Amino acid sequence: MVSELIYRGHEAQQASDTYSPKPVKPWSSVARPIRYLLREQRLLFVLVGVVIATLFFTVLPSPHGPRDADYSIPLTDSDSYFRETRSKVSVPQRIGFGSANPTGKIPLGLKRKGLRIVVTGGAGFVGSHLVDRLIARGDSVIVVDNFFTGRKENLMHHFGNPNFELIRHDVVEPLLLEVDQIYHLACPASPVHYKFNPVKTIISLIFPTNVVGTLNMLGLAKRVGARFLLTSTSEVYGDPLQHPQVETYWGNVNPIGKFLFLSFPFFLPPYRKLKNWRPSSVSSGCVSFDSWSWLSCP
Ligand SMILES: O=C(O)[C@H]1O[C@H](OP(=O)(O)OP(=O)(O)OC[C@H]2O[C@@H](n3ccc(=O)[nH]c3=O)[C@H](O)[C@@H]2O)[C@H](O)[C@@H](O)[C@@H]1O
Repeated sequence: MVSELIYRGHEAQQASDTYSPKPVKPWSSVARPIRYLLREQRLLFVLVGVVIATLFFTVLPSPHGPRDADYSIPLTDSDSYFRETRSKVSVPQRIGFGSANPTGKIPLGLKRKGLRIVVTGGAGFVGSHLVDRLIARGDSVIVVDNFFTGRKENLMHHFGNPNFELIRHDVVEPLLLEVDQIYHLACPASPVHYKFNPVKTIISLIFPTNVVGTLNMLGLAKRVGARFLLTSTSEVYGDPLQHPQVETYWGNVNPIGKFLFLSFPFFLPPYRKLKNWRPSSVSSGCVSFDSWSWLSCP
């Protein structure tokens, strides 16, 4: 009895050692999910779902609307003062995800992607209000300012905000930053400074900051493919006939007296190259243009 048991045990051992491949079931792994999908019109329901989702995300307008509509953020007291003052800043009309989203439409349910923006002269009067507005819109702002006339107090309420950075830097020196848009406002602008030393002011106004600084910022825009906004001064309107000035106000300018100012841009070699120059928005004495206009120059 014992020997028989031992023998049986050996027999079982031998049987398990022999390799027996599993029987192949052709197409069973593919056919089963397909059968599942076709049963009870499940495929039809999936397709209908895909169509509804596509319509939902493409046809319906975004609740944020086009990016231009972002400027409908409720105005604060300081903003309304900003509006009343002749603003040097014009807002580019087409701000999307660069050229990838020219219509500016954002699918419903998706949060608007914040832009990375440099504001030169952002510690000044106009610049600091612009920074407030951009931060409120959800963008990340880097202020570049040498504090020639600007004040840290204008920006202190943003300190500690992860979307805000402040760099003490003179735009006369080149700077490399990865950004989507550049608002160039850095300029010695105060009449107090003009009167202190008019000759030095005109020289410093035209050459280091306005020429070298602007060229540096244009170079940055070209390098990183950013859009560029160049600001001018409300002085181009001449002595005001009304205050505050509305957008339809055309100014009070003697073109002969302004010859130097108006002809100044044409003395700049890079500007002469801008044959395809297309102002995308001209408002309040400001001109903005797309960096691709610059890039498309021969
Ligand atoms: O023309 C106008 O309508 C406005 O001009 C100026 O406003 P703004 O252009 O903002 O002038 P600042 O407040 O002096 O701002 C210029 C900024 O550029 C900076 N800056 C200046 C020169 C420079 O080389 N680099 C540089 O970063 C200054 O530090 C300052 O923060 C006047 O201050 C406003 O009262 C006036 O309404």
